[in-house]
Amino acid sequence: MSRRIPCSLTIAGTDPSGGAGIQADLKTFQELKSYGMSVITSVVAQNTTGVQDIHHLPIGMLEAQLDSIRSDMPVHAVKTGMIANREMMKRIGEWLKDESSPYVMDPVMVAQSGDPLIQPEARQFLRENLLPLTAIVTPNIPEAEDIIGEKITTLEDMKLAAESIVKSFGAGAALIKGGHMEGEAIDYLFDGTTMHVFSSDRVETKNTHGTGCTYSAAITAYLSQGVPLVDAVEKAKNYVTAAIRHSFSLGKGSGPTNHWATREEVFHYE
Ligand SMILES: Nc1ncnc2c1ncn2[C@@H]1O[C@H](COP(=O)(O)OP(=O)(O)O)[C@@H](O)[C@H]1O
Ligand SMILES: Cc1ncc(COP(=O)(O)OP(=O)(O)O)c(N)n1
Repeated sequence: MSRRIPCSLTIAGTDPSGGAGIQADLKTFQELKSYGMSVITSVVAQNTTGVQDIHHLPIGMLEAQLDSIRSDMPVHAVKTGMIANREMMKRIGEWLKDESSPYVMDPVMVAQSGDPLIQPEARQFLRENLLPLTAIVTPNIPEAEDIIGEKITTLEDMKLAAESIVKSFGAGAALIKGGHMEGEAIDYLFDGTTMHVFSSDRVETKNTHGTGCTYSAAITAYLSQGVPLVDAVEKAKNYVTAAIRHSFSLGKGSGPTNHWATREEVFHYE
């Protein structure tokens, strides 16, 4: 009996060093057996040490890529990462309104190095126009603080933020990631009715470049296969935790996650 080929689309910026952005998303889709497709918003010259330069693609080129997908390819789940400005957000929002597959938003704002990846004035547009289209949004602590306009310092604050992003900002579900807290790596998911918690031991490593991209891409891949949302997050948490535990010491800065880590034969390198 033939099965549907699960297809995932990422709309995001690039990382030539392969740790974050489109490259991390496609590696995750491939590893989790979802057919990967990509629409590029910005070409980012970056590596494990930070961002060196950014070139935003012209709006016409963004639209052409979106049309290329819509006119020809099936999409069973879609994620967005870096969307640098309001104009791009507007076009992507219009495209998403006609999309029936679940939408996963990683509300990327700054790289781990501290380099900004979206224009400050675009943040409000993202909150007001894209958040209500999501099946799930996956902010880290600074991103969640930016969305709700309040500081998050405790686990209780994380839960309140998750609820607020769903109830007051209209997201389908909100996953607040605890990578920027101390102690266990605890994430809270509010799905509109129930608060779920996902936790793992904290891995002592500086090699966490691209963890947020990897996590949201894994959720997207599982959703493309029809896995229910809460199960998709649980499986994605296991994937990103293994990818951090076996992350690569590559480059001079924060090395990338390891997408082979959940294979039965785990790859260990110096
Ligand atoms: N050192 C770590 N050990 C284990 N899990 C981590 C570590 N750092 C981050 N995580 C987990 O990785 C995922 C990404 O979280 P986070 O780092 O907060 O996002 P982002 O990369 O967007 O800043 C979350 O599940 C978080 O709990
Ligand atoms: C093009 C691009 N998109 C997103 C990010 C941020 O990725 P993230 O997974 O949050 O990882 P860190 O940058 O925090 O390590 C990026 N750097 N580039």
